Amino acid sequence: MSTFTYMMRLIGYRKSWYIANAVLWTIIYLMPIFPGLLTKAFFDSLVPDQPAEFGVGLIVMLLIAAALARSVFIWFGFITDVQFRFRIGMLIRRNLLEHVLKEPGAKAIPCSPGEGISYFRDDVDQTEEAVSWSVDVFGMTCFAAVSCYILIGIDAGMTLLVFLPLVLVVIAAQLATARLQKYREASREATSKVTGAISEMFGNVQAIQVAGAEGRVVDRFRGLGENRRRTMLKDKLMTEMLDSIFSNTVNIGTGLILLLAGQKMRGGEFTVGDFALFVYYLTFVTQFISNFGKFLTYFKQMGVALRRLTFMLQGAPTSVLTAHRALGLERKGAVIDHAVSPGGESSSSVVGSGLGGSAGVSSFEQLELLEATGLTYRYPETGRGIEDIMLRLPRGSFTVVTGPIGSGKTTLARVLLGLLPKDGGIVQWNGRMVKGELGDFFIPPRSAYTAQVPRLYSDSLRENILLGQPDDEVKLDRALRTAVMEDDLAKFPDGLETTIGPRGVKLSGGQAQRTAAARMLVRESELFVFDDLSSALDVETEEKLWDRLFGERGDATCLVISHRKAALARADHIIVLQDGKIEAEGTAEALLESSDSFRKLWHGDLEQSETQ
Ligand SMILES: Nc1ncnc2c1ncn2[C@@H]1O[C@H](COP(=O)(O)OP(=O)(O)OP(=O)(O)O)[C@@H](O)[C@H]1O
Repeated sequence: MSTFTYMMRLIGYRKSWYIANAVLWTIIYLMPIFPGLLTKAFFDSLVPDQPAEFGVGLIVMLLIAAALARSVFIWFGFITDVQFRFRIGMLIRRNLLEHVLKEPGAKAIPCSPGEGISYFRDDVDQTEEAVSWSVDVFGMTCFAAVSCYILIGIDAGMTLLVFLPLVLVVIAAQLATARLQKYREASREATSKVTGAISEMFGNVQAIQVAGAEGRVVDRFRGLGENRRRTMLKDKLMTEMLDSIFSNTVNIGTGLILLLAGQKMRGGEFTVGDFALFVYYLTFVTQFISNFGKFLTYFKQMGVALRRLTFMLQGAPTSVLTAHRALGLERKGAVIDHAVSPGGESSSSVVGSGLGGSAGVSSFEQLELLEATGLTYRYPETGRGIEDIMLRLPRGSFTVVTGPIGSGKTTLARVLLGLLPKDGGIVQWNGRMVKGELGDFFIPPRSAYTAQVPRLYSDSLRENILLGQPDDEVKLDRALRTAVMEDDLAKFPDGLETTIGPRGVKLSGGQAQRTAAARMLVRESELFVFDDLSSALDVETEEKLWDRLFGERGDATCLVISHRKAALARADHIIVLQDGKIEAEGTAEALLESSDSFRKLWHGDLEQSETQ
């Protein structure tokens, strides 16, 4: 999509607001024509021997009325501008967010969260700015046309002589903005590096101290600071220089008019009023030229923003960004678009799943058998992943996926649950293929997942576990007990209401993992997927957790990634992965007989747990 089409599609989203905005701002920009003519009339009336056309009092009153009228129009103009800008900005953010939420969870954005925020904030702002400025450019062009028509009527030669050099000066200055852009980008880049380094330093104080790397870190920071100083200096210098050119252009123009008009005035061909009118319009025309240049810059930046936002779409068509969708700003009767809710319980994903359910999760089918065939995924960056994986999880079974570090265990869980987009393979729920996005299908109450690294929020423990789920004390108590959290809760000052810090830093590794497990268990799903839950638990706590899970939810189907004996010993079926492929599978006894890798994992773990 070209930048122009992008702009037109956004304008088309709220055409009436745009037209209202354009009409108002065109009137606002045209309004100075009138005080200009009044000023001319006033000065012309000062000439002796000539009867005054209007009294001074009347002219002053008309000037005040014109200023007041313009203020009122500007007030309305800002309302239409904000309303329009807000709507197009929100449309892009809404569409982008919807897209991000629909993407497989582990690949939702192709960049770091910090960069993601900058796409949502800065690139959308850039787009808003350019579309909004198109209105100003139109209004200013109208003013320039009308004023030039009037001035040419007074003295065509002088109009040309005064404005042509000005146009050239401003165009030259505008061309220099390309360089300014370069400096601006460099200074932004340098600033974000400094900010990134500060946040890294704060996040890794302990690691830096332990490694005795304070000196090196400070040196690196000093280097980044120095680079920022240099780039900022260039940026500032260039900005100030251009600003001074623009602001002094009016003075240069006035000087030119004085030089040229003096002669003509002596001859009587040019009146004081004409002179006043030239000087009056000069400010606005110069403003128009520099603002036109500004608009061109914004338009270019909008093109860059479009490219960056398209990158966020990860291959989806650009039209996704401008799809005309409701923003739901109405206070009453706002419609909730269920398609937006990616993992919400009211999501209508069954419809798209091909399972034939009519709507809603209430019509979901209890799991009898989950099968995956030929499941394949390769990370584009490393070419590693999983290949041709077969899985069979009957109701109530406990399947453990094990294997050495980097063998593809987490990848397998994520591809199965649709958190990564599979390259190949099919998944069947009760013998029928799951169509559409696996990520839309594998949500509570079908499945729940505890990731290897628990993500906790700066909120109460209760909110961290419920995460939007309706507060049900019985379910919550059961989940907390199954996740073996009773001793921890007794130690927390405010029990479930205890606020846990950003990313759960006030919790120990084991507590954070058990909180994540409670979050999963409170969702009472058919299938539970645990990714290396036991890595931060001691053997006794892990034993308790599995015992309780079996006691509470014997019918639940579990897929557990682990290399710990506590899990392996309970498994009905074990899958051993090696380099992304299934190397062996069976029961623990059978694998102890047949698989070297499994024996190593089993004994390695045994040695570890015996030393604990
Ligand atoms: N985001 C990623 N981008 C590129 N390659 C990745 C990514 N994540 C994992 N890999 C690679 O894919 C392979 C499988 O990784 P995966 O995390 O699934 O292994 P794992 O068996 O779960 O390891 P661990 O036991 O350490 O959790 C590894 O070789 C890893 O380097």
